[in-house]
Amino acid sequence: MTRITSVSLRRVLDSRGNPTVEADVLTESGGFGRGAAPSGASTGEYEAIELPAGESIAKAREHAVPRLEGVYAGDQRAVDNALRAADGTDDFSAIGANSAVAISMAAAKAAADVLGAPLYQHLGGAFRGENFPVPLGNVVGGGEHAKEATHIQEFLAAPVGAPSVSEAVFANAAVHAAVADVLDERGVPAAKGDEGAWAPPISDAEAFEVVDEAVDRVEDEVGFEIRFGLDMAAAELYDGDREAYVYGDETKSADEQIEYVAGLVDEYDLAYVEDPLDENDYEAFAELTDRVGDRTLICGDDLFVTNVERLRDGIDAGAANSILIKPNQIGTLSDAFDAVELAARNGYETVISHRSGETEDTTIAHLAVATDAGYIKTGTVGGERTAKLNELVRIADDAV
Ligand SMILES: C=C(OP(=O)(O)O)C(=O)O
Ligand SMILES: [Mg+2]
Repeated sequence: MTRITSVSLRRVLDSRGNPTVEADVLTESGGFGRGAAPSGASTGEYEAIELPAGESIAKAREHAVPRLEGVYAGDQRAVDNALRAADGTDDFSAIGANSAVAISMAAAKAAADVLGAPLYQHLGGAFRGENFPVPLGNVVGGGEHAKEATHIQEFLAAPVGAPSVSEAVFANAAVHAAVADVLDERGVPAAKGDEGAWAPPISDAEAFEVVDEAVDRVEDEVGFEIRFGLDMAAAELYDGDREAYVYGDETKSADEQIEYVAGLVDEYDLAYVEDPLDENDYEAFAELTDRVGDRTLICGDDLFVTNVERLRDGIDAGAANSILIKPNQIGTLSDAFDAVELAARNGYETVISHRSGETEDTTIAHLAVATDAGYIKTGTVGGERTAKLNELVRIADDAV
């Protein structure tokens, strides 16, 4: 029933206005699934390769589509193995990870459609129990996502005490609004960055004050614990020639960076710190994890790129205690699941994540619920972000 009869590919817009790949998968019994690839701006050195959308589509039509016809969409590994075989490289550089991930997600949705089940259930969520991921909401940002704003890429609200996913989602939106109030009181104008976070022209030190104040105000209002966290995207700050992290006119050595981040964790009781160090420095990650990993999550994004081999190296080194999962970093849902399972078996927390360039696709909300992830990072406001947040609310309400 889930045998694939057709795969069609097209170029659609992403949230930055760039072309991205959308895939439609049809099965012989009329099942239909649609998936669209997101796209990063602060991409990791070891990510699977995204090709220009038109080129990726042409290559996938030639090499992947003929192999997929006749494969069972309900057998996700068969679909993803066919994609890998069609590509023939480790990093999807032949057909592009953008076409691969769009097809992989569309096939999963087509299979769920045949079964008449919500996607999260088809992906394994029937056993999820009452757990829902905590949404990490980007409220202030800079780095590669907004020029002339903070050096640190993302300041993320973390409503860890929220009694429900819906209250957590609304708390993050309230923190986003409170940040606007605090900035306004300080006379700071702010545009928004690629993910809808405020991108004020202030120092990182002032951004900590602003976010801390906004979180306190909303915490008082809602009556449950809200903390905050960071994505430092430190590979973007690191200058290999100078062997230093560059913050405008200031630089920090790896030891100073570890000291700086450990100090921030304690001063602001940070719940979460993503990519605090360069993507090639497992040793420094291990040292920081050793120092503060008992009281915060140290998460590897560019460090692990959703890749089981890199995660295995990190586990061996004691680097980080959580992993960011971005399906397009690795190219298929099967590969993303393998990374989640390896992480879970080794006590690493999982955080399912959007990209800075996004579409209305809601797959990551289902993936987060299906895999019982502790967290989902998918912005706070803006249609391509609220698409995922509202889907989470619907899943919790059994309304998908
Ligand atoms: C979402 C992120 O940004 P991008 O998609 O630009 O890599 C990130 O770095 O976690
Ligand atoms: Mg990141």
